[in-house]
Amino acid sequence: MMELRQVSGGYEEFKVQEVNLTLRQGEFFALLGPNGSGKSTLLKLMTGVLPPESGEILLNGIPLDRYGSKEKAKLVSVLGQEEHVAFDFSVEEIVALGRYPYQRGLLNWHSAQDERVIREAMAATDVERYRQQAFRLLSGGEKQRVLLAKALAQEPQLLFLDEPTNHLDLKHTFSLLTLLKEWQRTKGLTVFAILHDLNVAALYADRLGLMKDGRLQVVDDVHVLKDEDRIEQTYRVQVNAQAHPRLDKPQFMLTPDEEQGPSSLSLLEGYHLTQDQQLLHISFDRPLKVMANSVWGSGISWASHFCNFHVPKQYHCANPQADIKRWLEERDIPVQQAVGMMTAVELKDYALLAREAASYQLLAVVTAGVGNAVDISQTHDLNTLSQIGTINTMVFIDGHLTDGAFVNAVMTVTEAKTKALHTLKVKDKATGTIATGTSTDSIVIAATQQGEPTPYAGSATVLGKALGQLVYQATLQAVQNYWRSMSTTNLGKRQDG
Ligand SMILES: Nc1ncnc2c1ncn2[C@@H]1O[C@H](COP(=O)(O)OP(=O)(O)OP(=O)(O)O)[C@@H](O)[C@H]1O
Repeated sequence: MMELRQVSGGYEEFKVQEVNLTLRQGEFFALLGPNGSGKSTLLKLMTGVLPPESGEILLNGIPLDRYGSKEKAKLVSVLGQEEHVAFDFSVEEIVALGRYPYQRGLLNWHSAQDERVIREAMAATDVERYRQQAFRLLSGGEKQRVLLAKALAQEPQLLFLDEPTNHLDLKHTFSLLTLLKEWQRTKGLTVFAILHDLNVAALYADRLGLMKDGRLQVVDDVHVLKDEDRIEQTYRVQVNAQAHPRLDKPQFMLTPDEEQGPSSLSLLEGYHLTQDQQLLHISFDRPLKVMANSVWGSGISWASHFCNFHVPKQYHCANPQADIKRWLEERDIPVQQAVGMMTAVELKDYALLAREAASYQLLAVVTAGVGNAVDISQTHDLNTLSQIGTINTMVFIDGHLTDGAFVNAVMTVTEAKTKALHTLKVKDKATGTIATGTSTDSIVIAATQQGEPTPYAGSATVLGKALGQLVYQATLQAVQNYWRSMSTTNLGKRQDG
């Protein structure tokens, strides 16, 4: 489509240097880079606004400077950063200007084809309702969409955009980029866009280039953005590249300098615990980072309220999330800062153990009912496993865990729980073998994220060892408390739920 060979050029004080780039037919190419790195200068060279001082630019194999302006405008259109409209044109008149390469003679006459394309461009950019209005009276975002309509009315093969989402709100940013993707797919449009938002670039571009100090540094697919060091070197800010929850695209988190982490918290002095018949509630004055498979707040989040709700054994789990949300609201616990679990175990039977190891403070809170104990290695009829009789384990760690360390902590806690069931010879009623857990166990790992990051929480580490021993002891105690309760209330024998 377009090829740049060793292209240099620009202004006396600033030049883009030795750029080599081949734009592929039908791709969405994003050009990124810090302010003043030369992105707009490169775009001006590519659109013929600035002549290159050396090197060559080919459009469909022909040097760019051999095209007449109308021929070039049938192939290429540009949506610039600032477009000044000198006359008091209506929106429709502005969009109609996009048809000028197709007009013959001096008369400003539109064919039926022109009219159709103008209407289509206005509809696609959602500006039809302003068609009679004066362009100058529109808002910045509305003007941007009208100018895009004008650029699309040119029916280009290649569309250049300089920060096209600048004035746009979230909805119109999304619809502009979706529209470009659609035209890319349905009309084979090639898009070259200067973008500032790395997240937008990662979501919409097929390939991207990073500009720095007048040089095009990297041309690669969007996964190059996962290279945090490169982004940091280019922009001189610290970034955190995270995986998009549904797409294989990186997304970026920034940490403001003055917010280098949550305020300090002494874990063992900083928690509050209340317990009544319905709720075991552990809260902190500030949030902890959490990995959990709880009913409410599952996944990775931050929370300062950790709630274990009692439900009857026959609890009908039609919509447990809605139930927990309601219970949290009834108790004025902020739902967006809460993690919520359920258990049929009496909450007074919880076990709480604390421990310090090296620089870590640890707290484990466990409730354990083993009526539904299951040996995971055996075959079961899944329908018989859905009762609430569960081991809920919450651990709180005064440490800074990487995501990998959170996964490691889940392993450690699970191994410790399983070992406790082994020690107590808790059996799977269906198979008679030693149980490895219950059918609906929940786990919450919460960390203060204070101090240096630790990448591991397995048994080869001080943290992992301490965590394992603590959860082992707490699980033993919780199961024993549960058994004691069961036998004193005469509700069942040792192995009943
Ligand atoms: N018309 C001009 N005459 C002289 N120098 C210019 C001109 N336009 C831009 N420059 C200079 O060229 C350098 C690169 O500018 P350019 O606009 O290409 O950067 P950019 O990467 O697009 O920046 P931004 O992200 O801020 O839009 C800057 O130092 C700028 O001052």
